[in-house]
Amino acid sequence: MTELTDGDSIGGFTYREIPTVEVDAVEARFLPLAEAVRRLNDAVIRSTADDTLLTDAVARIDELTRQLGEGAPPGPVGTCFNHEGRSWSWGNAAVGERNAVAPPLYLRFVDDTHVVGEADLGPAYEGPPGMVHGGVSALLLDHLMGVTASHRHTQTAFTGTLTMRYEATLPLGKVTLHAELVKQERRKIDVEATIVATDGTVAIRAHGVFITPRWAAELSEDR
Ligand SMILES: CC(C)(COP(=O)(O)OP(=O)(O)OC[C@H]1O[C@@H](n2cnc3c(N)ncnc32)[C@H](O)[C@@H]1OP(=O)(O)O)[C@@H](O)C(=O)NCCC(=O)NCCSC(=O)Cc1ccccc1
Repeated sequence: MTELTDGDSIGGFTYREIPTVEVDAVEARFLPLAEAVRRLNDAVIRSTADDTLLTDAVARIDELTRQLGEGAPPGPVGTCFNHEGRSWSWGNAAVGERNAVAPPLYLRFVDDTHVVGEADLGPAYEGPPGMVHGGVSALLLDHLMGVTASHRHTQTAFTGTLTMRYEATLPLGKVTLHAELVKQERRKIDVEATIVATDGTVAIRAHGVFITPRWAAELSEDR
């Protein structure tokens, strides 16, 4: 395998010579800010503030945004990984630790083929009144299933085909997701998943075919 140096890219994933302990420390510094922005978003949706407060809020938030953005490089932050196998994608739409728009989804590996997800979905994820937006459910499932297909991040797998069956509306609030890798044939990985409401109702069943791209398979053969 070719020796990697800081900044090298493999299929768009960037190798960084940063020890895990430092990555964890940076992440921990920004987590409270992302959580504060989530709370802010929730308040913006529900607020009954008057015009004076709204004008003041816009000015103060714009000023903070200017300060936080000072010196920040433009564009997406991508996915990075280090020599210890730690990877991080802080802007990821489904689980980016610094992305307040991402639903608060927490994943747990039950074993090599089974992953469970938990999320508490508030007003920012609403579709039909009081219910989770179908696209948000698809986002959560796609991510959980992708992680499941990736075998604890040991193989690269991209969504090829995703099929959703919405069997019941899903109330906002706590939801649980289950995903299981059910079949693997060469570069094709089949994953099945569900989203379950707090009362135990299975609201959505999904089937996904995840593919290890040719370039990624060729890279692992080289190792
Ligand atoms: C990678 C691939 C899907 C396939 O390319 P190649 O390597 O050139 O594949 P090749 O043509 O050599 O076929 C090999 C085998 O596969 C089969 N097959 C092929 N295509 C499909 C299909 N669509 N659906 C079903 N099957 C398909 C094909 O028939 C053949 O089967 P065979 O061996 O004859 O039985 C490529 O089209 C692509 O990059 N698409 C965009 C993917 C993308 O952006 N996804 C969203 C981002 S990921 C994300 O967000 C989630 C996530 C979160 C966390 C963690 C992980 C994931």
